[in-house]
Amino acid sequence: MAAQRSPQRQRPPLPADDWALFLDVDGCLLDFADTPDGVFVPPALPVRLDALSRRLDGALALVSGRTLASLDRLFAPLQLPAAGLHGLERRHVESRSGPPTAPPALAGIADAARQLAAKYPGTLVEDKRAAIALHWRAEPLAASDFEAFAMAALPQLEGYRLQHGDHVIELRPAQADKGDAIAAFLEEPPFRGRMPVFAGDDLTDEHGFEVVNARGGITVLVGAREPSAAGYHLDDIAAVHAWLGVESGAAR
Ligand SMILES: O=P(O)(O)OC[C@H]1O[C@H](O[C@H]2O[C@H](CO)[C@@H](O)[C@H](O)[C@H]2O)[C@H](O)[C@@H](O)[C@@H]1O
Repeated sequence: MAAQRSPQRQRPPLPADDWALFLDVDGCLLDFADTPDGVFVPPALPVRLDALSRRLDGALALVSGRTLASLDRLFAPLQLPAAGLHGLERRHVESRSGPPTAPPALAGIADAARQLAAKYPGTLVEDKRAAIALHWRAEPLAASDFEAFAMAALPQLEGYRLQHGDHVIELRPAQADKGDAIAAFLEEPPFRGRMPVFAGDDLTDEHGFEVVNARGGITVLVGAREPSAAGYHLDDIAAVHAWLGVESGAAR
């Protein structure tokens, strides 16, 4: 069933040449699947992102909770500027930063999480090196146990925080978020001086919305999650693709 559109938010304007465009991935560009590797990338999507990036003189970046390596596998051979791990690692046009090293305690916590996940067929622990994500999309009954596990583990990981998401809870370093990554991109060419625009669906995207709103940019909530700081709204991923012109795959 299509998500309800908020009466307060309009559809965003169509992409313009002076935009610095930041796009979330899961739940925004890609439909959810039961596992992180199970997602389908429509062939027209990377083609269109590449064309849009050229139109924006390279000012298009993916901003995701996934690792950069995971993004590169999904969108190969396209490699856009990108922020991974909710802003902890970043690849700019010419340079790369992060991610932080995992603390020794994380390996044992990941093992214990996998043992817990084994009790719930279909669930899994995603190892993102500096972060782990406990996924329960295929078995929602695991949610409370996974959340309790993550909360109990958190004090063992200095400088870490919980990241709640869509059928997932993550243990990740607290030192950066998507807003920090977008702010850093906006300090550098080709993003600097352009109108910032960010589209995303999940709680982690709210950090990006705040930074873009503070700079007078355009923020787009995908789906029906509330509350949100986003100023515009698109119902679902199909609407995102139509907004970006993915359907035809043609460059404008
Ligand atoms: O910031 P995003 O690009 O939206 O990444 C957020 C998380 O996305 C992935 O998990 C989500 O998508 C999976 C595949 O559809 C789905 O199985 C899971 O339930 C979702 O939470 C990714 O696996 C995480 O590492 C990202 O943090």
